[in-house]
Amino acid sequence: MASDSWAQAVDEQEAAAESVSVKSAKDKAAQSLLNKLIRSNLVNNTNQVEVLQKDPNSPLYSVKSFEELRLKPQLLQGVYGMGFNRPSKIQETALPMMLAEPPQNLIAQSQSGTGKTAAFVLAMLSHVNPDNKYPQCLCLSPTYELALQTGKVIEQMGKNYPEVKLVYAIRGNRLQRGVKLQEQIVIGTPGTMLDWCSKLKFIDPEKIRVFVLDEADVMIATQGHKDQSIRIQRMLPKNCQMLLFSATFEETVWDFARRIVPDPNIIKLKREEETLDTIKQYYVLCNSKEEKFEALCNIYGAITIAQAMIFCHTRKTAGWLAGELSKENHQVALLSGEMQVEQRAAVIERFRDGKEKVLVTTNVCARGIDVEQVSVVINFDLPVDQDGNPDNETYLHRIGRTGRFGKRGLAINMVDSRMSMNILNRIQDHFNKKIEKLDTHDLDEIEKIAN
Ligand SMILES: Nc1ncnc2c1ncn2[C@@H]1O[C@H](COP(=O)(O)OP(=O)(O)OP(=O)(O)O)[C@@H](O)[C@H]1O
Repeated sequence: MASDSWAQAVDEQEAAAESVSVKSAKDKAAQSLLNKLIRSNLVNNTNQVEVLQKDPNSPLYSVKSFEELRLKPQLLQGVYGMGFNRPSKIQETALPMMLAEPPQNLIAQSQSGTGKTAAFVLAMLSHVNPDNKYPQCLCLSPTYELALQTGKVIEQMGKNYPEVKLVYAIRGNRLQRGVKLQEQIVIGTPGTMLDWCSKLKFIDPEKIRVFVLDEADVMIATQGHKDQSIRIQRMLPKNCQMLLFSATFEETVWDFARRIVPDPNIIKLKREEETLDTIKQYYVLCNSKEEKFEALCNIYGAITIAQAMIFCHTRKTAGWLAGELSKENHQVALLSGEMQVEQRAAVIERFRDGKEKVLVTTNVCARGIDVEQVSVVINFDLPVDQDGNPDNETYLHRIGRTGRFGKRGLAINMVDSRMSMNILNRIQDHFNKKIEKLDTHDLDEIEKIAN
């Protein structure tokens, strides 16, 4: 690369016209941040953890309590202080591996919210020696905001361990030339981290004992990040522990993971399948968006809906519908594409807390967001892909429920043309589940669906 600063080069790249891939990388990073901002609980998962050990002869060791890990008392206090009573599914196997002596390398994949961040933060805090006043752990995140978010977890978990210090290698954090960092943990984005390790020499990479690469799937979607991460990894000593985490594991992520983590142990936790088994599905025939709105009002008039999510195809429809519902005195929240990630998180959080009863959104905005307590989902527009074909995956994600104890739910689809009837039929065929017709002029009939 011609530029002498990677961080600057990445900034310039990002500032350049947004290509499709830059946009998709940003979407991924935003979605990941949104999930972190609004999540207050662990995502439950009853699937088995799949483990592939570097040395298949060594006994597989898993823990059911944090005590078994023989953590420093300050850290155990930190863990309990965060309200964690016992290790999550992935933590049960990942933590003993990460804390083993000699250190073991690990590649771990599980869906967002299953406890990966907490796991590697605990590993970093356990491995540093606070008496040594130099960086010993490096942690790479795909974006500035995600780095800050992970930093917060380090600060929280290390609250009772103030001798361990943390510094952020992110754009805007400019240090004087010639400075040698005293903090034991450095968290940042690849461009700045690479500058700090090589050109600016704030960090001596030879002394690093733990290297964490978080959100590998988001990382490789951002141009430049992959090469920068590999260059950093190459500067580290052979005996440095390498840890890599990812929510998904497609071939490209896997190729990258193997370049970053030699001789890895591998842990995978399958995502809990979503099913339509406990969902009652209906469709309503209409001729226009006004009629769809009228049908919606009829439904609201007939049954008590604690909280509902309504999906529209475009921002414009979503805005219009939210306005109409407000006029009818509904407490409506609108999630819209032009909102900043933090604003979106605030809207979802309010809705989750029950401050609003209806959330109107476009699919792009709500992708990957789980609001567990919603029992009624309304597809004001059916989900279609770019070519106008039914988007079955999105349909399932909008209305599906995970886990064996999934609560019963209700899904109502608005159909307003021959085309959308065709889409509905194809969705029905795909899942092999009947979607019943509902006459919204018949109050008795609507009342029945609530039972
Ligand atoms: N053992 C535990 N017990 C209870 N809560 C936990 C435990 N571990 C983590 N959590 C909480 O669960 C939520 C998700 O954890 P965490 O952020 O570590 O997951 P993650 O897999 O890293 O997700 P993401 O990829 O979105 O960052 C957080 O609110 C965290 O505080």
